[in-house]
Amino acid sequence: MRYVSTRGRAPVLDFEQAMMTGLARDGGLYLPEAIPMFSADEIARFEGLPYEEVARRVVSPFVGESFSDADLRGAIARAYAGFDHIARAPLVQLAPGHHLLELSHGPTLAFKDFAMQLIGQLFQLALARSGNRVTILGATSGDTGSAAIEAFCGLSNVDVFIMYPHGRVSEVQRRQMSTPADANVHALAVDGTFDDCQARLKDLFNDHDFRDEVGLAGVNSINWARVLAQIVYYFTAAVSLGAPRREVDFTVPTGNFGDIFAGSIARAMGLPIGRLVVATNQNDILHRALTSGEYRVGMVEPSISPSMDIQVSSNFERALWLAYDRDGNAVAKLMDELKAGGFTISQGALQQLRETYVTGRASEEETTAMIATIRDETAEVICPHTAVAVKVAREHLRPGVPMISLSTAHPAKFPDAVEAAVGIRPPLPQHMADLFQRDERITRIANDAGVIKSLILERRTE
Ligand SMILES: Cc1ncc(COP(=O)(O)O)c(C=O)c1O
Ligand SMILES: N[C@@H](CCOP(=O)(O)O)C(=O)O
Repeated sequence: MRYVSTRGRAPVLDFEQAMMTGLARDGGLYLPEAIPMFSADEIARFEGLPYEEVARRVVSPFVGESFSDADLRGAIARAYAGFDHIARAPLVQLAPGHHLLELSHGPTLAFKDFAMQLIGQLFQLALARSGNRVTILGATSGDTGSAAIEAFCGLSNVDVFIMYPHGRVSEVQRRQMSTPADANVHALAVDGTFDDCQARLKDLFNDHDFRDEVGLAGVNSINWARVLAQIVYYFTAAVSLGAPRREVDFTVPTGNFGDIFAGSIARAMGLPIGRLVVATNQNDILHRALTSGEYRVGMVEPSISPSMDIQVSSNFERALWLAYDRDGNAVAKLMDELKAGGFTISQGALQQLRETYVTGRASEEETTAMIATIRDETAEVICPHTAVAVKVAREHLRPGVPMISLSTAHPAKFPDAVEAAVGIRPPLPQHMADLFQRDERITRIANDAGVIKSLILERRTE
């Protein structure tokens, strides 16, 4: 399998190279040159299989020759062994025809663990083969960072630097990043927003001398392997509700567009997904862009679903590449215009995007109200990101077509928002019960690529 950049000017790579490279050298994002397809019979045979086996079947065609089948099986088995639910991604019924896909059974209680645990294993295999060491740089609005630290802490050939927006993640998220004692992990509180953190990350990847000097690697959904691992649960969920014999719809709480983009790839692979609903919080640039055709960046407004407080949605670039018929020059031009504040999506591309995605938004009040409604109706306590999805999903239910809303995090990660809605603070699971007693280690840092670069050079292991 060959991987090409959305901007068309970077080397074509195989899976392992694309995974270890992260951001393409032309500033674009890697995507497979062709999307492998499953027949309806092949998808039907997923029914009843363990999550790990579905993962192997879905991931294998994208991996090609990069890892042997035995290595891939082993990596997948180790990745999901620590999840606290045998189904890994269980479905819970909210109402007739509406289901929650629980993605918070991994070690850091958010959907990021599905991909991060697997790429942690694949990185270790690749680094053991090459003898290289890498410097992982991540940008997080809260969940990617903790998942990355969990997956890579303590490894002798990896240094991990995670940038998060100072004061804009929940206390649980911050403590998950700041309390691991391992010397190879560094939590950096940046004076800025998540968009600033992601922009600095891209600045440093685009500094090729620095990138090569420190062996920079990325674990955000910039990295195709992240998106790939997230495709799997669309298959397991849809099949357990009757696919491929029947269509299913999904609603995905969306910020950086990685998770919903994984859903679009599952559909391109042959999974009969009817609607893919993009659900945004008050930072609704994606909802506005797909409604009006104008992608215009505004101020990030802090919300009670902080992991989705994003205006520059990185993976939208991948969706644009597909919608512009894989025209790297057109995408590069749009990304240049984005630096000046935004761009207009062509009519043809907009039509294509609207054939793939529908959208909706939830205000702060609607999100809080939905946490309370679901508690009243079902006794389930959901996190605010999940509430955004459920609110928007309820506006898109179709008779006879199951709707699956992605439940992307455990409510205990956002106790203030949950308490404001339903008057209880969900307890942390046992393995994190003493999180608030652990010592924190945080470096406050300016929103400045030069300053961040100097810190990495100073702290990384030679
Ligand atoms: C809990 C939670 N829900 C939803 C999202 C949005 O996912 P994506 O950025 O892939 O759109 C995030 C952040 O990625 C998140 O942490
Ligand atoms: N919501 C994310 C933002 C980064 O997204 P990613 O999927 O590109 O890693 C977070 O929690 O950090």
